[in-house]
Amino acid sequence: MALYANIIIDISHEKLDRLFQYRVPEELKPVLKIGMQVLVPFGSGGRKLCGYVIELTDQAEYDVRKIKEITEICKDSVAIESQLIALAFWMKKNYGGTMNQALKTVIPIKQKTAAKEKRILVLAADEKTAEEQLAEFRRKHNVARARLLEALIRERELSGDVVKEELNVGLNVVRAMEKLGILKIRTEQDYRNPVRQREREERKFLLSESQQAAVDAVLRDRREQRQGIYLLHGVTGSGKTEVYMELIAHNIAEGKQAIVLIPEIALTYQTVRRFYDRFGNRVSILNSRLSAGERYDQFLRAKRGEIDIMIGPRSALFTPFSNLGLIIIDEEHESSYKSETVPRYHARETAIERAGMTGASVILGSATPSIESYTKAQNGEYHLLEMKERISKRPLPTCYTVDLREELKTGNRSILSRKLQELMEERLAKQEQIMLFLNRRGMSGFVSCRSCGHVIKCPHCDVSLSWHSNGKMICHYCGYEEPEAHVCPECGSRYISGFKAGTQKIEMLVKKRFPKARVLRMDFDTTRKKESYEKILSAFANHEADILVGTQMIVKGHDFPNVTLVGVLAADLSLGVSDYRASERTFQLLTQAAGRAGRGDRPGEVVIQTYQPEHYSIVAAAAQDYASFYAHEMEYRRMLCYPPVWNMLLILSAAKNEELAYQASERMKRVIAALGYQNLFVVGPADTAVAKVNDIYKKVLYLKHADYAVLVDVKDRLEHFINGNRELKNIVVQFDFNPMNGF
Ligand SMILES: Nc1ncnc2c1ncn2[C@@H]1O[C@H](COP(=O)(O)OP(=O)(O)OP(=O)(O)O)[C@@H](O)[C@H]1O
Ligand SMILES: [Zn+2]
Ligand SMILES: [Zn+2]
Repeated sequence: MALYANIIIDISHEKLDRLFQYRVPEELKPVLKIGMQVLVPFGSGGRKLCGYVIELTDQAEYDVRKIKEITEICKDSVAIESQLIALAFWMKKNYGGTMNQALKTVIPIKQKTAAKEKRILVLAADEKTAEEQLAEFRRKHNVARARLLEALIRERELSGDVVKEELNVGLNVVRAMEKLGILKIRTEQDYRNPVRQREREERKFLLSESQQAAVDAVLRDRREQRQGIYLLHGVTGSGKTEVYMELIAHNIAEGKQAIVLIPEIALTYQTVRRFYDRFGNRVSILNSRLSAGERYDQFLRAKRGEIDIMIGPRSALFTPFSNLGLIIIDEEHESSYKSETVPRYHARETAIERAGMTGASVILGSATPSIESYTKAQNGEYHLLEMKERISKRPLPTCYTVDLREELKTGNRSILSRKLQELMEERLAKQEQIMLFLNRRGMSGFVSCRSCGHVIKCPHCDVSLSWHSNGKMICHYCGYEEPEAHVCPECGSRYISGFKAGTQKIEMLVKKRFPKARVLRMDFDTTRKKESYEKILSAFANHEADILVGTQMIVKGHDFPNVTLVGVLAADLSLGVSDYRASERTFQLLTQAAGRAGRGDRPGEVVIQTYQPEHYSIVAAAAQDYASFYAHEMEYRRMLCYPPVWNMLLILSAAKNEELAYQASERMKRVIAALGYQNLFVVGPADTAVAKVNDIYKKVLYLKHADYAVLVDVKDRLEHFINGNRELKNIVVQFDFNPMNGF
């Protein structure tokens, strides 16, 4: 049978869609693979160009007599692009979507914008002359010139941006001073290094015993050419970052590069600084605030070998390092490692795939590993490395659980329990700092009782029902619904509703209760402006405030040694969301929040306020006992066939017309049934959490099967079915394997 290769000649954003088809000659059939670089005839005139194989198919796209043949596989077919294209193909295969979507995710796409030219002003006069000039400018009231010269004397060099934006000095003034010979202008290609330049503070700790043991285990394997996958399970404050840095240093010594993934929210100045202090300018970062051009520049620097370490959120995984030796995923349990757009890849699985292509090691680090990863560590798929103690044998914090139902009974309706108020007062007197944490996730509209703590759940799925504004409570897993409750079905109380207090209200209440305390708030509202996130964190770190009130974003990996008290205001908030991972997330959040207390010389205390003090995720978090949480959670996953015991696939169909979306789901369901798989559970079509957005209706099918490969096959068949059915063209179909956030 004839085999054809679809080939891309130019990897740039606009041309990614332009594929050219060539015939694969007989002798290349057994060896040609996706991603390989090949030489092909192009145009008339006998010109030959290099291209990359994107797809292999037996379908000729046009007249077979006109299809030319691939000339040869390029000798040096190991270009980094080849590897990334192969990775894109793997992603398309495993997560669904088109090859084009996968390529756009993976390839550092060229943009038309060239690297910026940066103008740097350098002081050209000697100090004495400069001072005299300055005096003269002042005498003549040349304020702009004086301002510029004063800054130049102080800094010696100034970037054009600073002069324009911060000093507010125009180009004519700069030119005039250049003429006077006071300054020189130098231009540089600006690769827009996003790491703020500053003095390096070289710091290197003597590793603790358990840190050293973790490092040694990885290095031993590498010496024996075994590139493993490691789960570094280290309690909060055990010093995981130091382990990463030590491994990176060895990796660089071997001439290899490293990628460090960090959840965006934890990618702060503080974290970047620790890496910068150790590795200087060989580090770069990616974050969502960089423009497309700036991101491209960072990839270019990596490709040219100007840096050895890239730190960033999940997209940093595609940094085109040609000799990648190490991928680190910090806080590996974080849901932000799962992409929310097609292809809906998981950075952990994709990192392991990429590492496999180059023989790199993968380190997954967390104080609260995901149930998936811990299971793999138990099965021996990952090597488990444990650090059970904090640095310098500092104790883990002492946790108190407060039953909010009891507080209500004693007449305390405040959001602050008596225990928490008492401890806060004590800390304020001692000038130690406090963090108050409200674990509220997006739109979690679940319904619970304030008197007895009861949460209304789906009778079929054991996840909580979501409250919809149409007065119904709906299960997002199976579509079950019932009318909104007005009295608690457990105790008859009328205190049944969603939890309403937000961080702003809490800030107000805290200020009222502790009028002398300085309070900072960090949440979505206060961090919208660029840099405000950093500002709040550094103000708190400098003890410009006594209390920090905030959401999830205050708990992620921060290291504030003066914090000795953490209050979790309503632990149940993250428990009530309609998601089988709710307990896992709650345990992780509480453990991480508790882990912020007592990181310095003084021990910490934690108050967990809850309506469900007996819930296993809360009991285990209060005891900081991962093992018991894991055992309990796995029992639940096994019983209900949830991942990682089984695998799940969500299939979304979205359309402007509700009936169309529904019908598409129904048709897919019939196609799935016809495949005849045993023990494949299909539920739906059901509404998604927000069933209608911008007049687009969304329906979803929930599939469960023990074998991931079966679900991939279902996806393949459905993609084929959709491509062959014109009338489905107006429907958007998306796949989500083992969802983290759902649709
Ligand atoms: N070997 C060491 N000797 C002394 N101090 C250390 C050592 N290693 C790390 N530290 C310090 O201990 C503190 C905790 O380390 P780090 O932030 O890496 O912990 P972690 O394991 O990442 O914790 P978390 O999971 O809570 O973020 C930091 O202030 C760090 O500088
Ligand atoms: Zn009740
Ligand atoms: Zn249900």
